[in-house]
Amino acid sequence: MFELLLGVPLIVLLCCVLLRRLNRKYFVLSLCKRLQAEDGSPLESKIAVMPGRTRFGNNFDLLNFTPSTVFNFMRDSCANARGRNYLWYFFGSPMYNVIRAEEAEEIFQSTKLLTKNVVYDLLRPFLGEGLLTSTDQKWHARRKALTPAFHFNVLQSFLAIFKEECHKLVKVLHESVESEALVLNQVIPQFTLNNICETALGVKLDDMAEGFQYRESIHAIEAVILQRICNPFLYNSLYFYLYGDYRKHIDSLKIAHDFSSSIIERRRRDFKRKELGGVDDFGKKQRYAMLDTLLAAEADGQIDHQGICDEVNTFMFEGYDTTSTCLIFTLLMLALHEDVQERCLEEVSALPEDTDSISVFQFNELVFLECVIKESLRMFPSVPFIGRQCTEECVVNGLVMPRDTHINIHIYDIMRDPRHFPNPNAFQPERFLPENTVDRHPFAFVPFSAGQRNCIGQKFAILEIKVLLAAVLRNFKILPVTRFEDLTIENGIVLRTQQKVKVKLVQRVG
Ligand code: HEM
Repeated sequence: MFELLLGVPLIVLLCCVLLRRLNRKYFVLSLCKRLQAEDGSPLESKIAVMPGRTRFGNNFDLLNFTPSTVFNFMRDSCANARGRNYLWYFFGSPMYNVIRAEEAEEIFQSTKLLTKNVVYDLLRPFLGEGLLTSTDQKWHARRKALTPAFHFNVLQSFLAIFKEECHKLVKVLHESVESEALVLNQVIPQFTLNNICETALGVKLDDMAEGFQYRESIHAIEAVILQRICNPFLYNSLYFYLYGDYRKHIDSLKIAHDFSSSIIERRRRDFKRKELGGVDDFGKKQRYAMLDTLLAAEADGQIDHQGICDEVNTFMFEGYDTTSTCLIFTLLMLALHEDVQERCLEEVSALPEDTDSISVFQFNELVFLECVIKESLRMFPSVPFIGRQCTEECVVNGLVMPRDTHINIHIYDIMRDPRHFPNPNAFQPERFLPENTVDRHPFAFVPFSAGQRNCIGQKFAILEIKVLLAAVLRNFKILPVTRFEDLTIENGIVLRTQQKVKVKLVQRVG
């Protein structure tokens, strides 16, 4: 009896001591290894370690969130970190959050940190192992094969497509002049989806019976991915199967995948018959599409049918919402800043009258318009954060990161850092005039990411955006309807607003 009375407290004491020791290296209640400073100093002297809401690290901080609360949570974390990068212990892994350009640089430049983190797993059912989600050899080979699809000459051929879609949209906008307000979210996404569909797949979505269903399926896929982003329990496939919109997701994926797969099959038949450059089903001359680069790679044995599907779906996904988000925010900013709008109008008025004759070079020369687009991307980056993962223990920013540590680079916060962009919440396109960028940190402005895994479509996107903005500015004066204070920003797959963005267009005369 005496032994028992003495033994039990001793064992408890021993367990407590062991647990304390273990807890120094491992965050026991969050089931993960801790980060350590490489030089042995306390971690808190290097970065901010965010206390969780419970004793289980930050595991339960993000439960039942909505897209807007996810956005606010990230901004609050950034504010609480007081200008330092910060750490969460989150569902079995440390999650290192970078909000400073200086440390982001090392990650962007690293040739080892190329693997994407857990958030991208949610995209895999849609995108498979496409350029955005793949890693290692597969990514290297695909990136190399696809780079020519974004060559300057190819962009030149896409310009005609952008202009055609632009004419169509401007017609619709003329009809809106009579109305009280134009809802940008109702017209801009259709423009960018049509553009990416024709440039990537070589088909005109508006001419296709399945076009509407495809568009709807893309929206439905996004909605489910968003649902999962907002509840980390739904990252787990079984939990998602049991409690998420699993069935709906599978149905929408099937529609989107069948659509792209059938177009690929059709184009492959033409490709094999060497009929590219001939006429399509509607009797029109076939133009180059990015898909052709993939079919040529298939003929060389570099990629299979599934690989082509994954890449095409990735282009559709990456090239659609990102660009429309940027266009919507830029048009809103132009409406809210009349002086900026007038300066842009002055610049685009110097372009030739005949829109069809404007070249890529001439669009490139719209320097101030580009400053406006950049400033809009700085304040409202379509992709507010990106993720990486350590596939083995590594040292990053002087921190020893255990295997599977997640890294989030918060592009949004980096580009609102007052050290690099004084008065960061003010819309000031002049910041991007060449003379004002000389001393800026090279990684302070990164809306397209940077380093090896930067956006392959950035020139494509800027050209597409410029073509539409120039046409809108030449035809209409844009007046504000939505005030900035009316908007709630959300962290969806891309940055967006909870409310629809409205402007009023007034036809320009002369
Ligand atoms: C304003 C428009 C756009 C923005 C802000 C944007 C931003 C980005 C960012 C931040 C990344 C890095 C993602 C990451 O590391 O997780 C990325 C990657 C990518 N983007 Fe874009 N993007 C835009 C338009 C486009 C367009 C139009 C296309 C295709 C036509 C495209 C295709 C891609 C692809 C394929 C990747 C993956 C590249 C790789 O990992 O090698 N993007 N984009």
